[in-house]
Amino acid sequence: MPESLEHLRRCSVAVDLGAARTRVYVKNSGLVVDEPSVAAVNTRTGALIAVGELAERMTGRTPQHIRVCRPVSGGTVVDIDMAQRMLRHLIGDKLRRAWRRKPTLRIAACTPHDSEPLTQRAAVETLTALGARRVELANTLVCAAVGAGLPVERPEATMMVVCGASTTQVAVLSLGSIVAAETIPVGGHSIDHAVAEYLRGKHELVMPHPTTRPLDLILDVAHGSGEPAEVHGRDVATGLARSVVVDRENIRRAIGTPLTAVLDGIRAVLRQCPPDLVADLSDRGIMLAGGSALLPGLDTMLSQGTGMPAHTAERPDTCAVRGLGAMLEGKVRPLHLDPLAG
Ligand SMILES: Nc1ncnc2c1ncn2[C@@H]1O[C@H](COP(=O)(O)OP(=O)(O)OP(=O)(O)O)[C@@H](O)[C@H]1O
Repeated sequence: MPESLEHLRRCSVAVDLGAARTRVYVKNSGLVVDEPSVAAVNTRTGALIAVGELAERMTGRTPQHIRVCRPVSGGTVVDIDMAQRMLRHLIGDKLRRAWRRKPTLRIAACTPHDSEPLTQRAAVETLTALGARRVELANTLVCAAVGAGLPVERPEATMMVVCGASTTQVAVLSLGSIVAAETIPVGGHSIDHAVAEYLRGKHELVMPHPTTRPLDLILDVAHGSGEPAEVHGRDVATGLARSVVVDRENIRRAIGTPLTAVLDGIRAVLRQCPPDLVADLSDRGIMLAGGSALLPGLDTMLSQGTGMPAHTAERPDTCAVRGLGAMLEGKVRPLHLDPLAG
């Protein structure tokens, strides 16, 4: 981090292109875009007809000639052209015109830990289309740790768990760098999928599109609320609308598999860490960020599973882009590790 901070300070825009949401932070202005990474296209004309929230609301409700697509998947831009078009619309004309007047526009982007060179190239290519002369990539885990207010630059261990839509990234950081990290291919989508599979198997009920999943159903599951919950959906056999009453304890069990994978990832990272850092962590615990950290009681479940305290960052969903924004604004002071004289 210390070397790249200088480069980041020259950037004026921070972007987090996620599988679920796209976020744009403008230096000294704050978060200007926080919308779903979704675009709707008319397949007859090729025209883009909606992006963001509106396009997401169209999911599963479109006539045949309209296709709703997600140009980012698993932390990688899979459709560069569509991602560029979506971003241009999400940013809007006013900002784009302002950026065009900047001949040296530099954009910084969050990039998943251990991302492949192809993933990095796709992100750079996408952002170059916005007029960026240079794109700097910053590790999402470091950005999220800064956004969560952790003292990443000190010689003390901090554990960051970023629970996104398609992945969960876990790292132990010290002195501004990652000491050990793992990426687990499990996130909010896997939790949605586990709940949908349970309802289909047990109650023969098909849920509406996962984005309209019954979040209230998952709510309180972790807190052990014994109240059954009513869920509306479509009967698998008849196709008719139907509602069922489900036991929250069973839902908790259904989401157990993805959560166990996250716990295994945390344990694997701890095993790779030197004992002194693990000792720091037993006091300080785990910091959770990412949209899926909003799952009520996730901190309690992870704390019970690891025996360490777990805390959810303030506004965990926007933590990474705000952390990157803070680095752009020079709010993070690097610890200079220059060779000692003599
Ligand atoms: N209140 C909530 N409770 C539970 N889950 C939530 C809540 N709000 C959002 N989520 C989940 O958070 C996920 C999105 O998180 P986030 O915005 O961090 O993803 P992303 O950065 O786009 O994804 P990725 O990091 O995988 O590219 C979605 O799967 C969504 O279902």
